[in-house]
Amino acid sequence: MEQAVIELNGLTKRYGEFTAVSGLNLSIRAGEIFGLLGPNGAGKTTTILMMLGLTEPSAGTATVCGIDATRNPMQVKRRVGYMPDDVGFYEDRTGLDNLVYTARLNRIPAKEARVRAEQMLEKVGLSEAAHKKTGAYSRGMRQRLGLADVLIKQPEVIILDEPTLGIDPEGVRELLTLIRDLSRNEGLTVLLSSHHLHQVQQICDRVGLFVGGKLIASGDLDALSRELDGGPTRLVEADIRGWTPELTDAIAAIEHVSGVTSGDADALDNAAAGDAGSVTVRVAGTADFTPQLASVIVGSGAELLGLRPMRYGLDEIYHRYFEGGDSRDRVH
Ligand SMILES: Nc1ncnc2c1ncn2[C@@H]1O[C@H](COP(=O)(O)OP(=O)(O)OP(=O)(O)O)[C@@H](O)[C@H]1O
Repeated sequence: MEQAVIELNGLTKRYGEFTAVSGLNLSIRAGEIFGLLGPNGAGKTTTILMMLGLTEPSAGTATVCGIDATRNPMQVKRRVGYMPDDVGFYEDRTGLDNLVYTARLNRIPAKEARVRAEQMLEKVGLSEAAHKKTGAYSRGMRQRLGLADVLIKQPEVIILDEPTLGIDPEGVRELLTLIRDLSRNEGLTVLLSSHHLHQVQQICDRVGLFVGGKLIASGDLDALSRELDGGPTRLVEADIRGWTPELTDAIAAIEHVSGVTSGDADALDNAAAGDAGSVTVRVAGTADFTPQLASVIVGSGAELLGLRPMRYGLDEIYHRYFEGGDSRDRVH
């Protein structure tokens, strides 16, 4: 069993009558990139603030690197780098000066502070902008400097609140790649809050779906997919020439198959009318049914042109959990 670096037990935060975070249990392992995903107001920031000891829980505990964050916030602060969604810098000072200043605040001796600051700038790809005032940095550059700023004290854990907010797509890609490489190369544990599904999907080992102050599901993409209550866990697309409505019935009767759909009603109508074109059907089920599917299609006398396993994306999972079933049939 790998060691848990972040351990939340029954973590709860109430503001008067309102419960912002409710009975949160979560364990994040060393070296893991965990995405806290949820819509605005879900309680992500409140949870992060409790992990850092910056706000006191109403109930439960937040333990980070084995330290109780509420009782020993200063000790946690030494080992955890926190990047808020809007990092503040001294605008009239250079990127390098800002980093040296942070290093000095963290009691790093002057000479070493300068060396480390330069190393960090190199790491986040800002060496060329080292002597530029941060007031002239772009949003993407500021976020990269923010990352350098949390890394300079060599934390074991970094917590990033909406790190990609307001950055253009290329900047997002670069920043996410940087975060992933840092975690992989240096064994950093990363907790990342976001409501951008695709971004989280790109780099996180596991994701927690957070809504209304509750963690309603967590796991890797496959685990979340399996957790979809009553939902299919396997999805296969088949391209068929010579489809008939009877074939759909036969497919639906295969063991473990829970649904057969096609996005193209016209193609189905044409095929039913004897057209030689192909149709694509999407078959969902609760366990592997692919060999039987192939055999039923071929056995019906139709031609099987292609068979592709599909995967539920985080987008679909998110929509199913948060926004109801209207996107249930969408696949990547
Ligand atoms: N100091 C406070 N007093 C009262 N309510 C608060 C306070 N701080 C946060 N809340 C409420 O708690 C809920 C959770 O807020 P939080 O900022 O943690 O959400 P979030 O998931 O981080 O959202 P966002 O993505 O918008 O940052 C919100 O409804 C918010 O209004």
